[in-house]
Amino acid sequence: MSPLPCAQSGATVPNVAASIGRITRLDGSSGAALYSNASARVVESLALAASPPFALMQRAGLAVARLGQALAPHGRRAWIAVGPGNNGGDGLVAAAALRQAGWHVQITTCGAGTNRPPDALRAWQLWQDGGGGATELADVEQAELAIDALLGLGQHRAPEGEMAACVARLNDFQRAGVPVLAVDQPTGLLGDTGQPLGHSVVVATHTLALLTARPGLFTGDGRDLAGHIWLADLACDPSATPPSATLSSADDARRGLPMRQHQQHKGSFGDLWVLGGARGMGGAAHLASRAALAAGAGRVYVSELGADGQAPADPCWPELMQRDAHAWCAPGVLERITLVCGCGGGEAVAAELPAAIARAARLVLDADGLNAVAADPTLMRALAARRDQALSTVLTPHPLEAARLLGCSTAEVQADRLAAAQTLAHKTQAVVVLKGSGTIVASPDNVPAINPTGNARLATPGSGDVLAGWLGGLWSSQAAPPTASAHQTARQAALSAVWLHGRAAEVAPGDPGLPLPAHELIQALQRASHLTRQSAR
Ligand SMILES: NC(=O)C1=CN([C@@H]2O[C@H](COP(=O)(O)OP(=O)(O)OC[C@H]3O[C@@H](n4cnc5c(N)ncnc54)[C@H](OP(=O)(O)O)[C@@H]3O)[C@@H](O)[C@H]2O)[C@@H](O)CC1
Ligand SMILES: Nc1ncnc2c1ncn2[C@@H]1O[C@H](COP(=O)(O)OP(=O)(O)O)[C@@H](O)[C@H]1O
Ligand SMILES: [K+]
Repeated sequence: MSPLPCAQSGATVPNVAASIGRITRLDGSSGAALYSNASARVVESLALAASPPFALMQRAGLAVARLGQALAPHGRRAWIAVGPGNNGGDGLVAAAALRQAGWHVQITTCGAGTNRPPDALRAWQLWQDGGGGATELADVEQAELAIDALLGLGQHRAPEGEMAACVARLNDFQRAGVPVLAVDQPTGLLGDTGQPLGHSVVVATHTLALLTARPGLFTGDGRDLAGHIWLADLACDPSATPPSATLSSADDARRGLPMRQHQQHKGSFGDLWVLGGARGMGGAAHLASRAALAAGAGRVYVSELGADGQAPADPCWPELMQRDAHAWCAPGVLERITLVCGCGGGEAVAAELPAAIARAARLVLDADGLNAVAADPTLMRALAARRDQALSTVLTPHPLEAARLLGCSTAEVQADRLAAAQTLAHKTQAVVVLKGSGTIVASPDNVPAINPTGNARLATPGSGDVLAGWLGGLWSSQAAPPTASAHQTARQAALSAVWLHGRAAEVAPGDPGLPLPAHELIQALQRASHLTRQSAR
């Protein structure tokens, strides 16, 4: 592509960008490599060294302008908040390009003084050379597009003073329904963790990540603050630098969905046992076992800890088989089944855990099962030892359960979800599914994955039980792999289950503003699974 003229006078950005590269929406289907601030800096320095001077900033600014125009196709007025560093430089190049495209562009600068870095200074000079000036915040007019080019990779303290005032103005635009496009990342959001730096943080409707995307856009508060996330690769390939995390994809979901061959029978898909359902919490075991059957487990048995003797049959799901509370640990059973343990297990589950942990070939440990392990160092040691005995484990904690297992507070887990999940995976030698917005799937041998699907319709009782059961069902129906890859099969089932669980909430009928009742989630999971298989064709 030829370089765009950068201002009304006709001054042009030097001819350094043969192409601005690709802009893609990271919408949950495609997956992506994610880079922490530190590794993004490595990518940036390699890209800078391989590019002509100013080329990257030119591409970045043009990409911002291009996406901005697409977001406000009938717009003619833009306001850009420009910070002191290279993020501001990107905003200045975008400002120039929009002006050239016929837009009325106002910019407000803050924090610059005379110390702009060289590329940003060059962008500022080009903007000025084209007749551009700066507008005081009080004089900012209505606009159809607002751009946050205040801070990007270089932010390490919360915005204050005039910067905070610009953040507040951007958020006024957002509340008024104007698209707010954050350059690289929303100002005030920590890219590594998805946590706000302080009280002043941009709520963007769209974020255009540049060169690489940060994990914090997808987990914690990231999804609420970053809006729809796009990536401009600036015609660079970051793959020489190892990513810090990956974004899981529809392909990950499909890999965990086995095909059914004509000659297979129910015995081909493994037996699965759900152990949970203490008195008053039988529903959790029912939801998990229904989900396991729906996901494809061959035969599903349920032992309810709260049932005196044998649990009553599930009238809506007569396919499920009830067994008394100890049948699951009969000799030879645990060694071949997938055990989903803990859903509504209450305190009673603790007594069952030594056998479950010592012998279950495939163990999904959820809810009260996790709490019991957290309370007993002996169980914790036994859990961590499973891997050396070729027994595979998936843990599915929500943040409070993870905090108990790590011996810290929920706030500490949420402050760095990626780190918490990885620490727990190493401590337990298990695949860890740290639930919540941007669920993390961590394991000792792999770069952690962040799940991009799902929404707050899942914030309702029982949706975690459905996830545990569905995960177990997928895992059960996978053929037993050679020992060396057993752990990877567990991870694959976890990635797939988590992705589909989120997608189910997106495709389920009903009011998106209302919770999705957990029993309806099972049907939505089947639909999500079907759509995901179909989308590969
Ligand atoms: N180089 C290139 O060609 C390319 C660069 N790219 C772009 O560069 C961005 C990274 O640029 P950057 O390193 O300059 O960091 P950035 O976030 O703009 O600002 C740092 C400045 O802000 C200041 N500051 C920090 N916090 C503050 C606060 N709360 N309130 C006030 N000031 C605060 C801080 O000052 P300090 O605290 O250090 O004194 C420093 O002066 C990246 O995100 C991407 O957009 C890409 O397009 C690729 C091409
Ligand atoms: N706001 C949200 N966005 C995305 N997923 C969510 C959200 N809230 C909850 N979830 C998902 O819903 C499930 C809730 O699990 P959990 O807290 O264990 O519930 P329960 O124990 O009631 O079944 C998890 O998979 C979690 O990731
Ligand atoms: K920004």
